[in-house]
Amino acid sequence: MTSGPADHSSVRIAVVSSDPAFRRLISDQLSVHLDRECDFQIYDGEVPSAFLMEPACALVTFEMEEELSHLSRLASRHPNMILLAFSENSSVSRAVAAMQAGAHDFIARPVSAEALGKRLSELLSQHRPAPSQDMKSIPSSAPAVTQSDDNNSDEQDALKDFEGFIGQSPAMQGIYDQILRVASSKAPVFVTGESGTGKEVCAQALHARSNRADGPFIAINCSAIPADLMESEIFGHIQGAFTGATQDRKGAAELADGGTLFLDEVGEMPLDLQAKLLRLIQTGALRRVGGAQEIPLDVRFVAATNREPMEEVRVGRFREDLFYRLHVLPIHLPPLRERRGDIMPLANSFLKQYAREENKQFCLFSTEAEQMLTAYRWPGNVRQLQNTIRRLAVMYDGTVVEDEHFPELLRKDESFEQELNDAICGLRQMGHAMADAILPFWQQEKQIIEGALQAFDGNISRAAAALEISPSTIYRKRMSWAQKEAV
Ligand SMILES: Nc1ncnc2c1ncn2[C@@H]1O[C@H](COP(=O)(O)OP(=O)(O)OP(=O)(O)O)[C@@H](O)[C@H]1O
Repeated sequence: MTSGPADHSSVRIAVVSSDPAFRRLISDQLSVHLDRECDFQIYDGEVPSAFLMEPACALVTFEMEEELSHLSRLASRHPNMILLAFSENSSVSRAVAAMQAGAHDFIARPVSAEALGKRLSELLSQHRPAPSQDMKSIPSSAPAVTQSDDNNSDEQDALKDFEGFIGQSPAMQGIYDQILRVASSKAPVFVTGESGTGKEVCAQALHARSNRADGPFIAINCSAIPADLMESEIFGHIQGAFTGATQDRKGAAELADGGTLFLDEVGEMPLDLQAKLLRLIQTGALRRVGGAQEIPLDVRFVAATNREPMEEVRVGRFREDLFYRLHVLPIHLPPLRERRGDIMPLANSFLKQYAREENKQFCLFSTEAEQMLTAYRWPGNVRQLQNTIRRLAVMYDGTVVEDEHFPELLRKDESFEQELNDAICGLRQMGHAMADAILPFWQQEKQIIEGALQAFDGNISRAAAALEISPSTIYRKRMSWAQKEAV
C-alpha cells in the first residue's frame, strides 16, 4: 500500500487496482483536478480485508467477472463508502453488473484525470448514501439527478432539479430563474406552452416559492368542466341557486383564499364567466351564484393555455381586457424537442419511479434506446415521455431498456410525416399561387401609372412629375398597352 500526504482534514480515497497505469494516473495526475484535498491509499490489486481508517471513497478497477465479488464485498462491508468501479470493458452489461454488485457509479477506461476528477468531486459533494439492495444506481453517462439509490419519495423529491421540475437545460434554467423572480409578487402569471410541457408543475412551483406557500393551491381545468357547471365550480353557490344546489358551497376561488388559484385552459371559459373572472381580479371580491353578498378574497392568479392567446383574442374567444389583466407576468414553457438535453434526465427519473412502482429491475437505457428517445420529436412533450416509460415498465421485464421496448416510437412518426407533407404541399400551393399571381411587367407598370393618374385626377403632367418620368413616357406607354391589349 502507498499513501499520499497524510492530512486529517483531507478526504481519504482508497484505490484498488493491479494496473500500474491506473495507479499512476491517480497518484500523479488526479489531485490537481479535484476540488478538495485528498489522501490516496493505493492498494495493489488485492482488496484489503480491512482498512486502517475507512476511506470516504474507493476506486476499484475490475476486468474479470470473478473480480465482481471484490466489489460486492467492499459494498456490503462499507455501506457508507462511495464505490466507483472502472473497467476497460465498457459494455452495458458490464456497467449493470458493477451496479448490481453495489458500485455507485461505473466508469469505462481509459478515463482522463480531468474527467475522473470532475466526477469524483461531484460524488464527494453529494456525499451519497449507500445503494439499496433492490435498486442499484446507473452509470456515469446518466445525469447526477437520477443517480441516487434511495427508495424514499421525500429524497426522490429532493433530487428534482427545481420544485418538481426535472431538467437542467439552459431553457429550463431560464424558467426556474423566472419563477424565482416572480414567485413573491401577487401579480397574475400567464403560463403558455404546448400540452404536457409542465404548465401545472410551473404553477405549483410558483406557489411553493411564494410567501403563500402555506396557503392552498387550487387548480381548475376550464376545458374539463361543462360550461353550465363552471360558474358554480369557480365562484361557488348558495343553497337554492339552481336545481340541485341543496346547500351553500364554496367555489375554487374561495377555496384558494390565502393561496394560489391555477386556471388551466383559461381561454376555454365561456365569455360571460370571463367577465365575472375579470371583475374578481379587479375588485378582489366575488359573489357566489345566487348570492348577494360580496366576499373579499386574497388570491394569486396563475392562468395557463396551450393555445396562442393573442389569436384567441383576435377570434373573440378570449376577452382582450381579461387577457391583459392576466398577462402581467408571462412565462413560456418550451416544448421538449427544443430542450433535448432534458430528455434523458427525465427518462431516467421516470424509469426509476415506475420500475419501483411496478416492482421491476429496469435501471438504465441501452445506447440505442437512448438515441431513439433523444431523437424522437415528442409531440406530447413530457407527459408523452412519462407515459411511454410507464408503459414499458408495465409491459416488459429486464434490467436494460432496449429500443424495441418502444414499439410506438419505432413505428414511423406518421402524424409528423403527415404534418410535414401537408406543410410542404401548402408551401408548394402558395408558391404556385404566388407564381400565378405574378403579372407581366407591362401590366404592373400600367397599374402603377394608372394609380398615379387616378391620384391626380387624370392630370398627366402631375402624375409624371410624381413618378419622376416625362409626360411623353406616359403617352407612349398608353399606346403600347393599347396595342398589347388589342392582341
Ligand atoms: N420538467 C418536468 N419534470 C418532471 N415532470 C414533468 C416536467 N414537466 C412535466 N412533467 C410531468 O408531465 C406531466 C404533464 O405536466 P403538466 O400537467 O404540468 O403539463 P401541462 O403543460 O399543464 O399540460 P396540459 O396543457 O395538457 O394541461 C405531469 O405528470 C408532470 O408532472
